[in-house]
Amino acid sequence: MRVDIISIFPEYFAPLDVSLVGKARERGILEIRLHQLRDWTHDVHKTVDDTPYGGGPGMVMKPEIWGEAIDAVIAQAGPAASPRMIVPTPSGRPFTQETAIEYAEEPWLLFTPARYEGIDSRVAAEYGSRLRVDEVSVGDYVLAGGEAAVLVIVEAVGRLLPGVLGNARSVADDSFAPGSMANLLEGPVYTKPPTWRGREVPEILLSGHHGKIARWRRDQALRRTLEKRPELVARLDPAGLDKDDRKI
Ligand SMILES: Nc1cc(-c2ccc3ccn(Cc4ccc(CN5CCCC5)cc4)c3c2)n[nH]1
Repeated sequence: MRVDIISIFPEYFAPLDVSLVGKARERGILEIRLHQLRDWTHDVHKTVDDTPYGGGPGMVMKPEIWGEAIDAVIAQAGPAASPRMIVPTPSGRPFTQETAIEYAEEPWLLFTPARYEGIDSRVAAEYGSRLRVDEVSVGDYVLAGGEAAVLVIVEAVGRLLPGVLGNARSVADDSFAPGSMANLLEGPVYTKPPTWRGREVPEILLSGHHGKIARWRRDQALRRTLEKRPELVARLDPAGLDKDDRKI
């Protein structure tokens, strides 16, 4: 997978050299190219923003600069003819595990994280006629810019790419993964020592009885989901809950 990121803060993406995503890049599973948006400005001050038409607080990012930057990146087309363009914004479609799974199938993603109050809306319109353009939100809160959202999306997508997670870890067991764990939060996890500060590990987990352990984990996940995200329980498929446990 090829990922291009255009930003006025390319240094924001140093964390993508680390850990999981960093290793995937070293192994050629993921190729990330960073671009400094100001490289496409033409004035001495490298201006990328201007006052909003119609008034209002803050500044808006100019369409011309973004247009030249995006055109330049798209022109570097490799095996994939054109990228899927992802625009982080508070007013976007919610980014979920389902979105991450969808993006993990794409050969080429182009991220356009903005700053200020966002990008002139004509940019998404201009490219929406040529590319798949997704405006996505990573949560119902307002960040100062799109860079942190891109870090979140690249990590959520990168870990799904074949070969990135060790075989020991299946993404099928993730919270929100399709199938019987869909819409369930993770249950509690434990490791050695068996007693820590007088606290024991639940006996069932030491029993070696895999059927009972799976049932216990499902019950714990249900309990936690009811407690923390009751609205998700409404979406559960009761049949799915028994899929890998025997019938009740
Ligand atoms: N999930 C999520 C994503 C973001 C996000 C993503 C990109 C940018 C670029 C700039 N900002 C700051 C920012 C501040 C205020 C407004 C709201 N204004 C009201 C009137 C015009 C706009 C919008 C945007 C971002 C925020 N935040 N949260």
